Amino acid sequence: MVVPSARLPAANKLLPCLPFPVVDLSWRRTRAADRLTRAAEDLGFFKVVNHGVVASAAAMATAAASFFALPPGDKLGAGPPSPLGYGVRNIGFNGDMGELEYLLLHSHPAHVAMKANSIPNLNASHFSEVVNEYVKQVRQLAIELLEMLAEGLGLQDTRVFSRMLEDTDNDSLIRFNHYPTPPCLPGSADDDRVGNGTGSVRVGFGEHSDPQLLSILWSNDVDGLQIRLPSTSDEHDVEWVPVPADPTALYVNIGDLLQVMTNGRLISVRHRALANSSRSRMSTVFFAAPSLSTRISPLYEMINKSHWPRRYKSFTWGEFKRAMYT
Ligand SMILES: O=C(O)CCC(=O)C(=O)O
Ligand SMILES: [Fe+2]
Repeated sequence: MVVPSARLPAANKLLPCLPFPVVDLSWRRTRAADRLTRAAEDLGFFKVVNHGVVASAAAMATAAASFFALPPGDKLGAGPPSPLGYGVRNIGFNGDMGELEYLLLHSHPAHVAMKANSIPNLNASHFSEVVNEYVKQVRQLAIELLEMLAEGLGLQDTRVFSRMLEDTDNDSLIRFNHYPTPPCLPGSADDDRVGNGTGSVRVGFGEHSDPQLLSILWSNDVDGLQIRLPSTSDEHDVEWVPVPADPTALYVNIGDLLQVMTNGRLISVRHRALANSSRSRMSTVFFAAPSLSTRISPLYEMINKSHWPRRYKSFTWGEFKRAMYT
């Protein structure tokens, strides 16, 4: 869900960088599963190191940069976003606008190839090859993380989340974001700024939570991502924490669907990205999602009549998506 950036209160507090929960995948499995589950419960967000996707992420980043470096007319070959495709400034839901351009693709290899072929002057076969390889590896990582979350939560069926991603009809997406430096994209508004006491910064991607199961984010070495601390529900007392960029790591957001399935135990973290005025930021997000017909409900084991009464109704992923886009 996106909150239009125009509505961002100017007085949001910006906290210094916190030591983020880091999960090292070379740790013993139970330790890693425990650490990431605690982080998902407390913050809905954690950093993953030693994830094994470094080379593939570097190749994907080069391919994404070559797409964004194309002349605007060529990039428009993949637009307008419907919501898939190439978009400029218009983020997609609620009329939210930001200082970014993006390419949002279904993660199925045939869709990636089809979109790549619609972009003039892109080396489409190379682009599809490296993006598809990255998606394959990051999807496998998402499966692993979903199983570790189920283990950390003590669920009996430890494949209850990951199975949804193994479904051949899974609706996972890959999104490439580019936040350029000024002069900004056509149509930039000067009032799209948030104060942090040190001057003004441009909103790249306004406050939102990701609606899927979980998201895995890679970025270049330019900061911009911020997460909102879950402790504050009062809109006047919102606390944002900047996330230092680290291209060797991956960042994981819990999404709305995992929050529902765990009956609110895992937090779908609200986050935003600011555009840096001196260097351009690039990020790539893999959104792990089930098939459109998958029914999402709080798991029986996550409901406890006296301590954790059921908080959510059930719905299909397709219904949730339709409600979001209309
Ligand atoms: O670029 C970023 O750091 C955030 C991107 C994001 O939140 C998204 O694409 O959903
Ligand atoms: Fe996001």
